[in-house]
Amino acid sequence: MDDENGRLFETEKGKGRKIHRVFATTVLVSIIWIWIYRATQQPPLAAVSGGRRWRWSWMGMFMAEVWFGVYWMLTQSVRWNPTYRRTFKQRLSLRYENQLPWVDIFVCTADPKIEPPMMVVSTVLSVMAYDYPPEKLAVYLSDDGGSELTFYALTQAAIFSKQWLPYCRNYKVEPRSPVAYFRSASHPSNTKHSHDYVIVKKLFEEMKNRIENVTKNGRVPDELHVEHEGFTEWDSFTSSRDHGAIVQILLDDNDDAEGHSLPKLVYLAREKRPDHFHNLKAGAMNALIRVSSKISNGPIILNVDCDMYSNSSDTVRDALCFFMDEEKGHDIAFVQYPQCFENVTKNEVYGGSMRVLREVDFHGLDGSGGPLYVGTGCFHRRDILLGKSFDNESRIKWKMENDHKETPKITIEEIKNLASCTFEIDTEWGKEMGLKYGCPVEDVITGLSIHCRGWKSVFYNPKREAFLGVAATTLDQTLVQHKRWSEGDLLILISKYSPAWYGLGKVNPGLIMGYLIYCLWSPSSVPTLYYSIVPSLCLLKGVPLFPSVTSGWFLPFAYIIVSITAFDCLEFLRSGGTTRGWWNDRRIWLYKRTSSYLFALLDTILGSDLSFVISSKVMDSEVQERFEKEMMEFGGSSPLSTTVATLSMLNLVCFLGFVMKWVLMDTVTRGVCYETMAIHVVLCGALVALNVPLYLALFVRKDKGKIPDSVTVKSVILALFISTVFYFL
Ligand SMILES: O=c1ccn([C@@H]2O[C@H](COP(=O)(O)OP(=O)(O)O[C@H]3O[C@H](CO)[C@@H](O)[C@H](O)[C@H]3O)[C@@H](O)[C@H]2O)c(=O)[nH]1
Ligand SMILES: [Mn+2]
Repeated sequence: MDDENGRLFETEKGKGRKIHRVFATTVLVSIIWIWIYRATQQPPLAAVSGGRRWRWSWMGMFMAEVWFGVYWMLTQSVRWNPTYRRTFKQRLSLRYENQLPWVDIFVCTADPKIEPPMMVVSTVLSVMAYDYPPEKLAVYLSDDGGSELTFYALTQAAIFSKQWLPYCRNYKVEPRSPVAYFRSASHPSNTKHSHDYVIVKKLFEEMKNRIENVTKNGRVPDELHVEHEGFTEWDSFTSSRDHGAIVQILLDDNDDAEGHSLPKLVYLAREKRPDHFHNLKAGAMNALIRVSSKISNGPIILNVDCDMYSNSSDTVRDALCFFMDEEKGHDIAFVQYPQCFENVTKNEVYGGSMRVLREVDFHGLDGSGGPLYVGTGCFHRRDILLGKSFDNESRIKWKMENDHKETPKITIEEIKNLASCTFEIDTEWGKEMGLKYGCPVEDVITGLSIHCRGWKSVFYNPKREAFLGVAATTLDQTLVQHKRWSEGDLLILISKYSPAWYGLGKVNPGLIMGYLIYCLWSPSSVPTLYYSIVPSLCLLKGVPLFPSVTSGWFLPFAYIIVSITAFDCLEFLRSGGTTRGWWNDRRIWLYKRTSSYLFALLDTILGSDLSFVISSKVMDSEVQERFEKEMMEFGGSSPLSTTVATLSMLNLVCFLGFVMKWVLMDTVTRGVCYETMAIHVVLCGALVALNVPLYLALFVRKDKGKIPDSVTVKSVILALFISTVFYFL
């Protein structure tokens, strides 16, 4: 099978595409049928008292359904042509083992409190230990926190790597993040291995204790400063927002305990000054690109978030199979791996695994030009990240011998200048060069601009997860993260790089539709809110907005409700989830749409400042316990969770109000009510059922993760107020 001359990677089309297309056509017919219903069957003004208001509600439903219909069509773009990739590392090795390119790896961290230094350096160690010639690897840690705690941890990791890398190499251990490895590894049975295991484990524990002690105390004691000259950099340090650039090369031409080379290891804290905006992670990445160009200048760059440790030592070689394929590699700008998380529980209360995105959307995007760049687990070609455009005449020929341009040695002071606040003034950095500024999803907008310059990207989703990170562990964190993402994606839509116009003619229409799915997340909050409020209120009032069960118009509604629900559930199960997980995912879907996306929309309209709330990667033990029990964590009160609570209360009030009325009805009225209000009952009933855990958190739970009483009071009063006003209006 493995013939030596074969391709370095293979591409396969997904199965079942035809069946899906037939199904999609039936849904499309139903959507149009519903639109016709809304357009032609408007209630006559005189039908009920307040007919005019009814008209308005009706028009609102129509607009919402047009939105949902169009949005659904966009989501078909990522289901039309799913694509799967396979690599042949053996062939890569046979053909290019001696010409493998240099690879620079960037790890970004920003805050030692919510991104513990021990976690950060474990990620660093995991990427240092790739199965790849170490003399061709260089690992850079960018510390936007400018923290000596993180620096201390890195000095310790540099020492430990001398034992850790040979251990990984000799016993082919996985994963190569020592924290993850020692958490799950069982004691080896082989005597030699067992002996080494004990030694390395002891060294690891000692390092961990040292780092965690220092972290706990919040400072590096003076007597430890003598251990590394780099600590003097902190002598002139004022605060994490006000300090000069710090560059420390911790490992350069060093050997490990067995005399093999070690990767280069560099600590970078770019200069920060209060009167210069630092452009968040994009700014950090651009500083990394420049600094690394003077130290190792690898033509391939991998970047990971500090929590995303490498879970598979093959990853670099897999990625190179795409770049180095002789026939199809020349137009691939980046290879994106999926974001996977090690801390999602079985039924993922916060929808944290985003499995449908990973198993469906991204394979679909790959079929129409390539996945989005999502900021972590992504291999880039340096030249392209810098702004190079694709044209057929200047096809990049990957002659590896010439690729690594040794840069003349320059001094550390000169390198620091590259990481200064002022370096980028009057340059194209952040605009046409490097990662783009001005957007909280610097990754997506940068990837889009690369696609617009004519390049393709590849999504590679191997069986063994390549990277594992930390997913949000409270509802608020989830909602805040999605607010940042949806706001960023909306900003892209209205930016110069909008896929809607800038992308037209430059990228595949399917890919434009794909980008639009995410760019329209935030505006989709409005129709979703409408649909989850107005029909419920009308149920309470007894005003039908849907066709009655006996009418032919009922059919498309029934078909869509049943088939889309079933399809959605099936897709989730096929992506490896559980039914319970799907149900939870639907809840989070609702919460995101009605809070995060709404607030993102409002922020965009009101033009709020660019912000990046860094996700916490630590939790206290009580929160951890509830997380493992899959209990939703509310804790604090925020506008986001108050909105969610109010909406859930509103639906409960409407539903209970309807049930009370129903109980008091005579049989004839009940019959009519059943015919005309059936869809309302299903919709409102489903919303109430979805919200059960929230009601428990409002009224029943006693633990600290419950919804605070202040939020309960607020949401109940608001819900009663809204429904009463509507009822008597
Ligand atoms: O000013 C900053 C802010 C963040 N970061 C780093 O950026 C990474 C991502 O931040 P995190 O808080 O974990 O955000 P997530 O929402 O999990 O990140 C996703 O979304 C971001 C865009 O919103 C991308 O940048 C990330 O790569 C992607 O994983 C972390 O390593 C941070 O240390 C910086 O280096 N500097
Ligand atoms: Mn993260």
